[in-house]
Amino acid sequence: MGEEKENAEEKMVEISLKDLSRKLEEFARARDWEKYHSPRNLLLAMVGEVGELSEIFQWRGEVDKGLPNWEESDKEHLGEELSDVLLYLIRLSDICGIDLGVAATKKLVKNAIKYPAN
Ligand SMILES: Nc1ccn([C@H]2C[C@H](O)[C@@H](COP(=O)(O)OP(=O)(O)OP(=O)(O)O)O2)c(=O)n1
Repeated sequence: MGEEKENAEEKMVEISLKDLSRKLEEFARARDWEKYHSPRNLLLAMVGEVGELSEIFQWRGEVDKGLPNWEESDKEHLGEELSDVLLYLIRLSDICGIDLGVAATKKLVKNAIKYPAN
């Protein structure tokens, strides 16, 4: 029973790049913000968010995997900034007519050929 609940919760947070892309499109349309979502504007917005993401790590020195000594509020902030970068990246790809899921999958194949495991 406990395991079933855990699986259900995992399913709830499973969301595809396409789902996110659709949600971003709706978000922009509902606010009449499509006119602002040009490739260049989205790229600059994404780079700005990468800057905000970097600020979280700035001056902390090396950070252990899993961020064991971080405050929950800092982890939450990190999740938000990672999300902003991801959301702008997805929106940028969509506006450029690139299917990011397909492109990234193809790139993984290319990487594996370029860097064989043995
Ligand atoms: N024209 C816009 C403005 C915002 N967003 C969405 C995408 C990002 O996920 C988020 C960015 O919002 P903010 O510009 O308010 O940035 P922050 O959330 O980082 O706020 P702050 O810069 O105050 O920390 O909102 C968007 O799609 N299109």
